[in-house]
Amino acid sequence: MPKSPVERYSLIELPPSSNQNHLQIPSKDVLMTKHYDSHPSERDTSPRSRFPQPQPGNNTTPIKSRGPRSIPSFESVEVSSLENINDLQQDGPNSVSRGLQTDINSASVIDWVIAQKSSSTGDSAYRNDPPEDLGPDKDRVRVVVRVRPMNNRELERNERSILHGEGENSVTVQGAQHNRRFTFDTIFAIESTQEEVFHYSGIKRLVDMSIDGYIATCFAYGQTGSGKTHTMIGPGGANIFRMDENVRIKCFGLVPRAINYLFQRLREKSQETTTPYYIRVSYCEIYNEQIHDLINPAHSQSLQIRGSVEDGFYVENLFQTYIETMDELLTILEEGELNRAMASHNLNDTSSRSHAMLSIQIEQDISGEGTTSTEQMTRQGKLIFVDLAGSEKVKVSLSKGKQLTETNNINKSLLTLGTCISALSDPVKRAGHIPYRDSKLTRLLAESLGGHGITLMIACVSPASSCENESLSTLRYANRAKNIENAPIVKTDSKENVINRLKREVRKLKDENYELRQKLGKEPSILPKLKNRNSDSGSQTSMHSSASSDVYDTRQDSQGRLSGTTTRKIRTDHEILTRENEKLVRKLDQVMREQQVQPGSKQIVNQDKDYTEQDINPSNTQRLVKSYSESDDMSELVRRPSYASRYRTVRDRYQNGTSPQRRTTTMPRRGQDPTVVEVRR
Ligand SMILES: Nc1ncnc2c1ncn2[C@@H]1O[C@H](COP(=O)(O)OP(=O)(O)OP(=O)(O)O)[C@@H](O)[C@H]1O
Repeated sequence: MPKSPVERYSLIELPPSSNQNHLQIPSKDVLMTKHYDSHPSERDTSPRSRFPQPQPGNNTTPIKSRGPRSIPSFESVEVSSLENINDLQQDGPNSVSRGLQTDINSASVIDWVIAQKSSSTGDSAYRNDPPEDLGPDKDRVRVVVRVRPMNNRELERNERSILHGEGENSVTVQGAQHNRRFTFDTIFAIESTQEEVFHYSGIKRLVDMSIDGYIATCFAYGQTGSGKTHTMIGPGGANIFRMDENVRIKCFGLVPRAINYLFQRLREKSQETTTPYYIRVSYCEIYNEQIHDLINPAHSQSLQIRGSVEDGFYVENLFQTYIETMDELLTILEEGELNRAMASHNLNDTSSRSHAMLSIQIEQDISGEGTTSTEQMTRQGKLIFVDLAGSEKVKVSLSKGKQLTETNNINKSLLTLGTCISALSDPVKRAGHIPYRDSKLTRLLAESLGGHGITLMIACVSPASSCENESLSTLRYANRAKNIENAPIVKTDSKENVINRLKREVRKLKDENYELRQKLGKEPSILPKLKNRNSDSGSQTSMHSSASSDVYDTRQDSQGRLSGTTTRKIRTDHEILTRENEKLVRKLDQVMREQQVQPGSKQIVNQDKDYTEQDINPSNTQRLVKSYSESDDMSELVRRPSYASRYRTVRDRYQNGTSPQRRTTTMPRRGQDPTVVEVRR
């Protein structure tokens, strides 16, 4: 019996909340978030431990924390302006202002019941339960809201908080111009910790369903500086990966926590089944309406979106790699975050200027498992995380020049997203044309928003009075998204199709490898032996497809089943080739830079050691992972040489802030090999 790859995953166990009191709070310069650093929310991690404090003379409470769950009552809804009336007309049947009768059918009440049930078992409130009000084949977009604490600028201006919470599902905007109440699946108040957001947002259900073959999407939406990246990745985005281990565990956002949970679940599942799971990852960003690969930024040209009946919209030629360990995935996340276009402006020192999309595909061959059909199938669940760029008012952010172009593109694509959400949430318009094609973002989110996936939206808002209009607008968007219904289906494909597709990809990779090697003056390569990997036997394959016949054994057994070894072998070849090609592209990029440098003006320093066949030999990684899990030391993340350790080396050299890579202005990193540092003489 072949070994399942998931048995080799090395997991970082997040310690239980009771053990976290000793964790250190990061120092100011580490965190890059000035007054947030010692926020009590990051010290107290016990979920549902605090209660909203009643305010004298006010029937609502300022947004502070998650209290015990209660059925929301809506008697106190105020409609004080024409604006509110417009909102009522726009927001669809689940608008809170339509009253308890419609809302009692919504998932917020169901969630309360689930929470009560699960609190006795200590389980997460939203683990696997589908929204009961929609029937087994429907799923509503789940919407949670996170309110960030006031930032330094807002505090210095003595701004007041205009967001007030009531129970755990309602939030009221009490601003100078608006008085409006909303209800959502969950509201995370300013003191909510990263851990609470992970446990109560519903992300675990998405992870579980993606393992079961559904397409699950989690996206963060909100004004610039409202806390999207903080919530999704952690404080400072990529910086979280450079923090002390204890800080990391404490401050990691939803994505790394979900990745940890995914691997925990896969490990559990691998005890129940002998059929291995395969994990395939891609990471891209949409920057100025152009798609760029975040794992492989050396491929600097914009990628194209294509559409197919089978796959819907997809990014053509996007780098996809099979991974085996959680660390590999975290490393890809870190590298991708480092490669994202960032800028500093009036509203956020570390503003993301692009929409980033991390896609984790979970494949499993399911033939024989409960199927009567002799056709062999592969289940292809997907977990997608989208950190959207923030909407921004130019007169407040003071963006100019290049940043202004970025802002316009961001606002335009978010407007299209809003139009699609509006149309999808309206039962009449939904049947008509949905303008997905109007932006790249909506094309890529089409399946998640109006298709067969399940979706979680995290709306991030600032409580400050200066953000009244933006916060209200975000809450309106979120309120509409709540009404979108999807019809989730498990995504499967015949094993034969999957094999054929993989074979095509491997052939392309071999051609690419052949060309790259030729350009670098290297001999055509052969694939390293595949021992100790997913394959039982080794293979020696010429890299150039035209020079090789089909080496994969597609013979079938007496029942017409394809050999499991074949699919493992193709996937392994795919993984090895993608890694080698990535190295070669970087190498080629470096050589071309060296050729362009004028003597005497600059010197190229290569931080990366030269590529060797050993680097891609999977047994090396295997050794590292093994020693890591044996030592049981959570402080040392295992890093593949091709990924983030190189960035760390470069960045550590410039701790004094003189790094030419410092992000003080817009600095898209694509096309620039971050391992190559320019040193002026
Ligand atoms: N809940 C929170 N608790 C503490 N600090 C927070 C919280 N949310 C956001 N912050 C801090 O606020 C600042 C801005 O947050 P972040 O960069 O995540 O915003 P954003 O919505 O991603 O902005 P942009 O759209 O411009 O990229 C960061 O320094 C971040 O650490």
